[in-house]
Amino acid sequence: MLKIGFFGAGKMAQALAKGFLTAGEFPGKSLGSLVKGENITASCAPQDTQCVKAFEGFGSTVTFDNRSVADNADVLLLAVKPTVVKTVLDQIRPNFSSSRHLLLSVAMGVTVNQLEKLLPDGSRVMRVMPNTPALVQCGASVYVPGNQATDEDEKLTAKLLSSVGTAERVQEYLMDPITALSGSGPAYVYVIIEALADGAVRMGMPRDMAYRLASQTVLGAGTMVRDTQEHPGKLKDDVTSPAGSTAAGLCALENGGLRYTIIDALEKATEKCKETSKAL
Ligand SMILES: NC(=O)C1=CN([C@@H]2O[C@H](COP(=O)(O)OP(=O)(O)OC[C@H]3O[C@@H](n4cnc5c(N)ncnc54)[C@H](OP(=O)(O)O)[C@@H]3O)[C@@H](O)[C@H]2O)C=CC1
Ligand SMILES: O=C(O)[C@@H]1CCC=N1
Repeated sequence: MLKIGFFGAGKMAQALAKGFLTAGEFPGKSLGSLVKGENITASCAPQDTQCVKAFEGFGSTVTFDNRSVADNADVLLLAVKPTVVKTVLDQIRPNFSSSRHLLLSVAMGVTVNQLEKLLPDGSRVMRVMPNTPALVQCGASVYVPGNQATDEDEKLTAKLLSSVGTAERVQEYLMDPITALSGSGPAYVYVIIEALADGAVRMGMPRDMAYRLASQTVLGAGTMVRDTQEHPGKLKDDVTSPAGSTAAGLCALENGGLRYTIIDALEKATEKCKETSKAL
């Protein structure tokens, strides 16, 4: 049985913890009895009642002391904001054991070298970029093994992340654009879903139907790209009948600069990751 500790009990920590705990309900995702709520310890500020309630709801222990998270767990998930990483690692450094602990950091922009420098020599770390759909086993995660991480560490990381979606090992130079694409991407897609629904409501559709159809359409289109392996342009052409409604809609999207806007969003988000790394 794995003992998992979360430093930070916010949105990403909750998505991963709940995803691990419910993985068994999804075909092919089960971690067996590897992760149980009572074997998770999470830290956050005492006044953060939403985070406390969420982890207590999993049957987990919530503490306001990061050192006790380290003492109670073998796999440590660093899920605080990048600016808080140094504070947390300075606190737990005396309690960190390179033989016992594996640290998985999900912090945006914090590099493997930066993590390793803040921990004792020989520490085993993985830099991970997950996303919040891990909550419903539809996450897209990547990881970069640290210099001391073993094959066993990589297997365990891949197993945990695969239980909540896809997981692939990547080279670290890709981490910033990955953060901009799959880390932040759910937010962009939620805005698109909201806008699709707003448009349909404007045309007279009830709001609940609009969200139902918009979300299923995004899910369907994503599944088509993933499962048919067709070029998205070909799939777009298949929807676009001559002189039809889709062509009229696409013309309005191009006029509004949708492609440029999305490309620019990826550039801005990537730059923010790079700035964050430099500032640490
Ligand atoms: N949200 C997302 O979709 C993704 C986030 N990430 C990464 O995950 C990390 C967390 O982001 P997110 O979950 O969105 O942020 P949240 O603000 O939701 O969570 C941060 C958590 O850290 C806690 N915290 C703050 N200071 C400390 C401390 N000194 N010791 C222990 N816990 C502390 C906060 O508690 P309190 O609120 O009480 O201050 C809060 O529970 C970031 O580094 C981000 O880059 C990565 C991929 C996707
Ligand atoms: O917004 C952020 O900084 C984090 C990283 C990726 C998603 N959320």
